[in-house]
Amino acid sequence: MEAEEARESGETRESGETRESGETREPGVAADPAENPAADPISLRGATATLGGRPVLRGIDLTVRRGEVVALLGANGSGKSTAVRSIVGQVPLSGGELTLFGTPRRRFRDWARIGYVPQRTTAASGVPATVREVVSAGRLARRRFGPPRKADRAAVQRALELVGMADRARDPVSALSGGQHQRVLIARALAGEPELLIMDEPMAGVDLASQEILAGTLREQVAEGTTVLLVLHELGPLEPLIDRAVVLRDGCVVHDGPPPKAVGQHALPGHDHVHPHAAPDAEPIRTGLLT
Ligand SMILES: Nc1ncnc2c1ncn2[C@@H]1O[C@H](COP(=O)(O)OP(=O)(O)OP(=O)(O)O)[C@@H](O)[C@H]1O
Repeated sequence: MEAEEARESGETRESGETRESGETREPGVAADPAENPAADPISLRGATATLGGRPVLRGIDLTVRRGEVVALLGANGSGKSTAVRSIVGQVPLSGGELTLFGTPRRRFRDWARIGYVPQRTTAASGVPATVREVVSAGRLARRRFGPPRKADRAAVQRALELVGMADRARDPVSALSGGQHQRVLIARALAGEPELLIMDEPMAGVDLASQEILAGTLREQVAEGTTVLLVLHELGPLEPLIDRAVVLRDGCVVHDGPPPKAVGQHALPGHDHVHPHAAPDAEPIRTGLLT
């Protein structure tokens, strides 16, 4: 079904970095001239999806506005990855509506505007590649056919510097630690200068030093106006950047509002924590983030 969806939309996926064949477009030029410049980068309404015969998304509403940093939280298996994979076209929706920058998903072709860092992937596919080569791949959607231009090289260099990997540019990716690897994958997404950055558990398996670097990288991107949707298990060092949190449970949204402060501070696996922002007279929202 995924392959069918992929063929239909004419794109390839891994990092949201390719698009309809033969199409070239200068960075920053919108695909749809009728597009409303104020349109939300992501608008998901009543989204449903089924995997392996089981409903995994059960009517999700998720809006990410321009310049916002939204964390998608929830326990294992609550549907976070499926939600973002449906947004980037890897999982077909069985119902509901999705618009990207105001364009219905099926008509959306401007994938260069979106940078996607999937969960737990590896850049080392068995083909020997250097750090710079992997990061340069993130530029493909922005490039005209032919050798990289000055702007392409500059964007790759900037992305390498942002994640603190410029001094490793010539190294094979196979020689990197897990955290460095993740930084390279994020640099690959950043090299495309996306307006919307979607990252699925960017801190998973990343050492503390790399986490701090990634938080700094993200801070700079956000300061430049990039819109960000992050799937997270805990807010951790990214907490100060998060504008809003959407919490999923069993494929449904159970909270959409201020980030739950306790997550990443005292929530432990198995702890069904009570949301601290609930109104005094309201029923406490049990996010159960980690259960
Ligand atoms: N390809 C698939 N086929 C069948 N079931 C799937 C598939 N992918 C995911 N699922 C199931 O869908 C549910 C939601 O999975 P998903 O990966 O979206 O959850 P998640 O919230 O991202 O969890 P995690 O934090 O563990 O990554 C889980 O029960 C999972 O087992």
